[in-house]
Amino acid sequence: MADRDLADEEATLPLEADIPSPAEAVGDPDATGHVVWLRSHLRIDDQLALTRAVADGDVICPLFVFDPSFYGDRGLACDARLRFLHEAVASLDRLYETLPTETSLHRAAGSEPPLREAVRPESPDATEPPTVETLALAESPGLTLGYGDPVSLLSRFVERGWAVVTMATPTSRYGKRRDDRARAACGSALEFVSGDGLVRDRERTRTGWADHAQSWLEAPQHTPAWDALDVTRFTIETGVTPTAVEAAFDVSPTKTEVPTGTHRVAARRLRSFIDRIESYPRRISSPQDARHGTSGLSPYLTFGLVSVRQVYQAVKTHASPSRGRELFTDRLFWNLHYNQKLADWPGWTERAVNPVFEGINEDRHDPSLVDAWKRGRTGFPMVDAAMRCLRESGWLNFRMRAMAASFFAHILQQPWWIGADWYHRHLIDSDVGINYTQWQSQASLVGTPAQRVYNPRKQVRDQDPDGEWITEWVPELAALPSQFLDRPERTPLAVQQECGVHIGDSYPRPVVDFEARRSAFWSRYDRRRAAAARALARPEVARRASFSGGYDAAKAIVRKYGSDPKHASDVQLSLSDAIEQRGTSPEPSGESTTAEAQTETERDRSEPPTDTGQRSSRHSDTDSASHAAADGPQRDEEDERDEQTRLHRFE
Ligand SMILES: Cc1cc2nc3c(=O)[nH]c(=O)nc-3n(C[C@H](O)[C@H](O)[C@H](O)COP(=O)(O)OP(=O)(O)OC[C@H]3O[C@@H](n4cnc5c(N)ncnc54)[C@H](O)[C@@H]3O)c2cc1C
Repeated sequence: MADRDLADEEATLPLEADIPSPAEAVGDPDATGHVVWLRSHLRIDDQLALTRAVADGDVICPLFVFDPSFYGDRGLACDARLRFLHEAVASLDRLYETLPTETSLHRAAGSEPPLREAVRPESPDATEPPTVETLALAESPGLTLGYGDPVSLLSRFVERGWAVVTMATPTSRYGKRRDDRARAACGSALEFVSGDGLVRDRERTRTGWADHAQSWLEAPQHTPAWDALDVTRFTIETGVTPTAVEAAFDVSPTKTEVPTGTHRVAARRLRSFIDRIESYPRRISSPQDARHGTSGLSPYLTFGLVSVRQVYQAVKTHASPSRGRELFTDRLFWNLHYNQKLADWPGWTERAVNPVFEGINEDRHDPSLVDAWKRGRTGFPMVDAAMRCLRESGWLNFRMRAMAASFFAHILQQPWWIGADWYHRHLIDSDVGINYTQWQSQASLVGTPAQRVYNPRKQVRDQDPDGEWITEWVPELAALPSQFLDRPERTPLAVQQECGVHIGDSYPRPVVDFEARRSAFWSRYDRRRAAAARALARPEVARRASFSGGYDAAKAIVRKYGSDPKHASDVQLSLSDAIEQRGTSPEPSGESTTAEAQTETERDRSEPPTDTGQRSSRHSDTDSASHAAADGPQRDEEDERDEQTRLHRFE
């Protein structure tokens, strides 16, 4: 059937008339059938909903519904992410074709009883790079592709006698409302199964959580028993295709360097990363190195072309023990940890997790600052490169994501959710469970003892001293001698004249005074810190925060920081900040004077002065909280000198 023109299509497809009962589908009056409703987890192996459907029914119908709510002005995804999703759906459809079942059925919408067709044998090149156009569907379709309101469509299937099974995903906003509506509409015919390693079946999800996550990562994968069970796959050919959807919504990606959303590319990336995993710790921090130094698996994990567990087990099986392997598998663990937070509290996308910080910066909202940040025109080259890289390529390494988020919340002092939504729109890998929880954490909205304010000038010197990455994304600075890239506004006029880069003209001056803003942030934060710690004593707030150490971790913060503002304020300050803000040398007491903090401060002091002669400002350039508290989770977790490889229980 040709692509369906969806431009003016109000209807939800397939129509009720196109949906046979399971009995009709296979010509067996006793047949039971399951629709496998696919949202993320777009794979065949280690997919519990599919495994369950194969085990329980005589006939299964894997279904993906293109939901108009995610498109056009209503949607929150850039076209490149939509394209990635469409490629993934088409890839899954082709993958179904390779399954070793004896028969599958498909029928065109409106046609009479289903056609029985032989399924092709498993394709020998199933793991090779795609040679076909990535949105092309298999000749013998595997998925039923619907369009419209998924709840209406599922109800139609239920009315025709189908059960529906789907993998639970941590959701919020529209996704949560959709799932709630689906529950109400389908009742007991709809089952959400939890096959993603998260805990959902008890009140205190974090009790014994780390052990649970570890066991899940190491447990056998869910494998559909195609061979053992006599199950038939059924497909309705609706004429809905990714190409038709793209045409209807004018999906036309402009981003560059975006990975292709196919299972074969995911497998290739995983294999190639395993081969170079030993170099991973050295290649995480610099944005230039990270582009090819980290795994690049995040979009595949987000859409579930591969499961966290599949990646974990592949790495454990095929990579020799090394620090790289350890750091990497810890990050897979973090994926689960942050997603658990969203599963525990769907409000992460909309409200500050700690009520003490609710509404923070709303009164400071300045659209011109937001716009400068989004467009990469803040006058801070590392921030500008990050923001342009995000918009133009849809990916940033952890450090740049954290730095640009910190800059937005702490230095520009703009409402955090505007920045988080911007990331969500532009990241190809945007995972609601990670993005919004990380944003709140980076924006200091949780109330944990240690916080970090990144210094984008220091990041230039540490991560891109030659300006290779900055000038790739901010080409108007290419002619500027690299020693001025941390503070272009201090480039002597004669140098500007000579190199033809005119600060304030071809590149903006800083839109804010960094030091003044940072001090103002810490003062305000200090005033709220104890109250924020005390708020964590409230069970509902502790539950929302969802620390890996559970309620005990929240109580420990309250005990330590809830009643002594002076002590608390010491915690977030580095030595250099203390010197700068209080004009006095701090007493060597408490967490702020750990050996780590001293080492860092000395390291900073020993840096050579720049040609601009701004030696004194170096002292205040230390990333203030990177070494804040020995127990703080927000130490520089991406830094290779940091030995912390496990989640801290306060995180
Ligand atoms: C403000 C902010 C927003 C973020 N938003 C997202 C997001 O929407 N989606 C996303 O996948 N990651 C997000 N991250 C985490 C991290 O930056 C990315 O996972 C990583 O850069 C993806 O590249 P990779 O797959 O090559 O990473 P690798 O270093 O190869 O890591 C492998 C996988 O581990 C997980 N992981 C790595 N770091 C983290 C982390 N700090 N927290 C949780 N999981 C982690 C991811 O699933 C990642 O794909 C965010 C970080 C910050 C600071």
